[in-house]
Amino acid sequence: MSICIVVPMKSPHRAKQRLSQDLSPVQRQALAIQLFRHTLSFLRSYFSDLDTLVVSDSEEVLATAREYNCLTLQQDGPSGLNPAVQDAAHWVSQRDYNGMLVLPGDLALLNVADITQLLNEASAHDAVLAIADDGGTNALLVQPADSLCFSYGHNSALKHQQECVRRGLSFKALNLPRLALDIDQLKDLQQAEEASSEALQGWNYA
Ligand SMILES: Nc1nc2c(ncn2[C@@H]2O[C@H](COP(=O)(O)OP(=O)(O)OP(=O)(O)O)[C@@H](O)[C@H]2O)c(=O)[nH]1
Ligand SMILES: O=C(O)[C@H](O)COP(=O)(O)O
Repeated sequence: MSICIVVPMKSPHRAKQRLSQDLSPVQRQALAIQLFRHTLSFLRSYFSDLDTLVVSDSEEVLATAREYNCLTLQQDGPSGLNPAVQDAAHWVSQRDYNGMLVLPGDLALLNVADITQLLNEASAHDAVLAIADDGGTNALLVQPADSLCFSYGHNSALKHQQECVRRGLSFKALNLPRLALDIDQLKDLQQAEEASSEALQGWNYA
């Protein structure tokens, strides 16, 4: 019994809409794919003892996931991050896992220490989350996987904590500066570059 890492990833054609003013469609797609590949490479390099499940509506994304020996789940129902994570929660809860750790595919400063801390906190809490700079949820560990109703979107970190309270789940919310940075806007790209993000190595959007 262990934790299954879940990476939701939408079709790259629809990704990074908030960068539409700053990047061309080709650049946005390339950025989304680069961040996604970096995420899988990181997880398979440092956390290969844990299964990683990629959930997506895109066959191209699922094929990429298989290159990294990840498990895959086709998102057949409604599109959106919440339905995708809900599908994954259902899948995980039907198998031999204690719970799941949801990581979006667009974190710029993934690092072993932060993920290890999240996993360690799970021994004392039903849920553990890492708060994003914009109030979102950049990591969410929940045990069992289907014990929360997911509320990704505006201020989701607060909503996920309120949901834990409502359901009587113990939780810990972490402010981890590196995990707080996901790439949504141009300022995030610039901040990631300043921090020498490995995820952006070779990326040139100028
Ligand atoms: N499977 C799946 N993953 C999604 C969906 N929507 C978002 N995600 C993933 O969830 C993570 C955070 O997504 P967002 O920030 O909402 O989307 P984004 O494409 O990164 O950026 P925006 O288009 O600007 O919102 C990324 O890894 C996305 O690929 C969806 O409908 N299905
Ligand atoms: O709730 C969230 O964290 C967001 O909906 C998903 O992450 P984002 O900050 O990349 O949009």
